[in-house]
Amino acid sequence: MDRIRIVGGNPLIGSIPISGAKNAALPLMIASLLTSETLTLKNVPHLADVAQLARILGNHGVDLTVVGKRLGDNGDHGQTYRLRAAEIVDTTAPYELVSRMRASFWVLGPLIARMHKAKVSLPGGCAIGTRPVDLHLQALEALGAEIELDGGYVLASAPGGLKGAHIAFPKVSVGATHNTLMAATLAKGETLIENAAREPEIGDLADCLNKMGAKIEGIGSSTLHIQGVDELHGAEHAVLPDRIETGTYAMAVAATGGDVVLEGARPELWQSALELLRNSGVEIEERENAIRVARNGSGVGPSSVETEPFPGFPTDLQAQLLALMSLADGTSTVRETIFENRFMHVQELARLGAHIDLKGDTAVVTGVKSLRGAQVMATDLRASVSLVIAGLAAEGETVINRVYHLDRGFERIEEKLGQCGAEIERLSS
Ligand SMILES: CC(=O)N[C@H]1[C@@H](OP(=O)(O)OP(=O)(O)OC[C@H]2O[C@@H](n3ccc(=O)[nH]c3=O)[C@H](O)[C@@H]2O)O[C@H](CO)[C@@H](O)[C@@H]1O
Ligand SMILES: C=C(OP(=O)(O)O)C(=O)O
Repeated sequence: MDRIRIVGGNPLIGSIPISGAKNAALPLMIASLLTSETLTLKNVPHLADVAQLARILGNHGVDLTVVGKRLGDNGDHGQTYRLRAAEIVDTTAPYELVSRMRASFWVLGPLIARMHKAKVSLPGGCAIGTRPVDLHLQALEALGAEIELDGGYVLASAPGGLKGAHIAFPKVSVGATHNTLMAATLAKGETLIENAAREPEIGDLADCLNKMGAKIEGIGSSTLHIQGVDELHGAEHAVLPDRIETGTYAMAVAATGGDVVLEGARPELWQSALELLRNSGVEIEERENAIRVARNGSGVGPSSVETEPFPGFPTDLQAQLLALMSLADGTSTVRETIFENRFMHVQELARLGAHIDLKGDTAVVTGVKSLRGAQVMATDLRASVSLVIAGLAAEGETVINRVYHLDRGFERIEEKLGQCGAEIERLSS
């Protein structure tokens, strides 16, 4: 199993290209199930989750060609994927494939919409809470699907096709919004989704669906109107830049000190985290198609924040913030409101000398003058990268075990940080 070795203490200086967003690329790839024509996606990141989803889609009959190069090769920006589901050959998404990642469950909506039936295993994903799928199922039932649970599978059918409905989510869910939105594009009549998630990745999917012939209004708001159409067609779309990768590297620079330009980053996608860093004394300059992040000499101020659905502070940056606040001048409080078990990184950060007390859903972080390198264990995707940030800022050597979590969501992380002066390498075993 690969490990990452870091010798901390170097400031980060240089530039880092921001990849296409994992959490946008995945639903966009799934949207290919909705049409028999070719969907071309540009700026697709090279990630383990993308490769796994390609396997899942291949099992349903999607023909996938990769025509672009990896980010950075000859200045190319990301990979270009051509996906064509001329025919759906299998409407089952098996446990072996789906259990490894959360987004794979989102094939359910498109499969019922196009094929009027589907059998999809309950999903996996980061172990950060119970992560039920009740909202997905209730919304698909409202659209007319009959749903049964059997042997860990969701069996869904809608012999006469889906019908538009009024769906008011009792809780904001990114995945349930993606699933319902895709299903509703091919339902008969009008669908109204209230309390929809407003994450930019939802907007990216909706924009792409509209290019494919869908009729979606209200993009970017919490109320989506969808007028169903008989069929969708091919389109071309570029995956939006990864706001979580952007925030992660910004926090790494804030932790180590230095000066880095995040190429391709867009400020409006992570405004809440950007403001938090600014208020903590980190210099942030918004440029056209880039964001410069710098911290020279001064310390980092503490902060108090709660994770929230977009546009609030994202849960996917909470672990990284804890790593940074471990070195702040004072005490920070960080409340996790989205996932009930997303603090696994706390005990690992403690190995490096962080002082974090967990009080229910709130982490109280007392800043220390310095961290010291240690052996640590990655427990989930964002937890892993919080250990990378802490390791970069710590004195001495940190070795992170189980880095396969990191490969699910961070493209070429050693290379991107290494070119900014970090001493970081992958130890293959
Ligand atoms: C691949 C992807 O894009 N994953 C993201 C997505 O996950 P995911 O789509 O799984 O997260 P949701 O937005 O659905 O979850 C939000 C909350 O709603 C709850 N819930 C969700 C569905 C449901 O049917 N019932 C229910 O109770 C969840 O347990 C959680 O407490 O959004 C999360 C919240 O921004 C991010 O952390 C993940 O990175
Ligand atoms: C939690 C995440 O992913 P997933 O929903 O696939 O587990 C994440 O991207 O931080």
